[in-house]
Amino acid sequence: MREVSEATIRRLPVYHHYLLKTKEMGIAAISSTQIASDLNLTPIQVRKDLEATGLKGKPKVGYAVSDLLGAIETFLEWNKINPAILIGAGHLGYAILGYQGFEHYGLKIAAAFDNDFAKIGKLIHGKPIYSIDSMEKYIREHKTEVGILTVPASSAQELADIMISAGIKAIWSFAPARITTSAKDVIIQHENLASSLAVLFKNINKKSL
Ligand SMILES: NC(=O)c1ccc[n+]([C@@H]2O[C@H](COP(=O)([O-])OP(=O)(O)OC[C@H]3O[C@@H](n4cnc5c(N)ncnc54)[C@H](O)[C@@H]3O)[C@@H](O)[C@H]2O)c1
Repeated sequence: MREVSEATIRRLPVYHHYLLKTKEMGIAAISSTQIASDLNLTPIQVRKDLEATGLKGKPKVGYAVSDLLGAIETFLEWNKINPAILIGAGHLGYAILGYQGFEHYGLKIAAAFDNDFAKIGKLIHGKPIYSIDSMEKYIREHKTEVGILTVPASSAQELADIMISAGIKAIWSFAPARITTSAKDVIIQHENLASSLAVLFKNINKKSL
């Protein structure tokens, strides 16, 4: 299978969202030209991106919308649920725990961990909050491979090290700290709303020039 670029992977959920709306409108087939026009992309880009899913459009017909939705879901492995834990049940953690939509994208948060005694033992959006001291044991026992970090930057690396040593293979970190690891089989994805905001403001400024 050919290597699929990160840019393509990032666009696939956008196509998926667009195709769901298309399906809701009762449209059964759609061309790459139409998709490109609606999403402000080029038809070549759309065809190349969608090829990653293994599905090819038919000349004059385009893509069957339902097939394309299924192909994107399979490619992104959204039909496989990855159990995850969240560390840091604060403002951001609370919001993430409450978002049901992640389950459509293959992520199911089973539990959260915190060091604040006022939160430990409580449920947030139905998810149990356990003591951070029990995190390592939990990861080993449940063979959890995905962890979401929503703690202050100062604790992020230390907690990531514990998570990785217990068996976590993928960390989705929101802490503004560069987490590193020497473990070759571990993926760390940093998320930063400030970066997106910086791009947004730069673009606003460009437009107003
Ligand atoms: N990536 C982004 O775009 C983005 C956006 C908002 C916030 N953040 C970052 O997300 C993190 C959380 O932000 P917030 O506003 O929810 O903060 P918060 O203070 O409300 O929540 C942090 C939580 O982590 C817990 N915690 C702190 N140290 C811990 C430790 N050692 N072990 C276990 N739990 C611990 C706290 O008790 C608290 O519940 C911060 O690092 C913040 O900078 C990132």
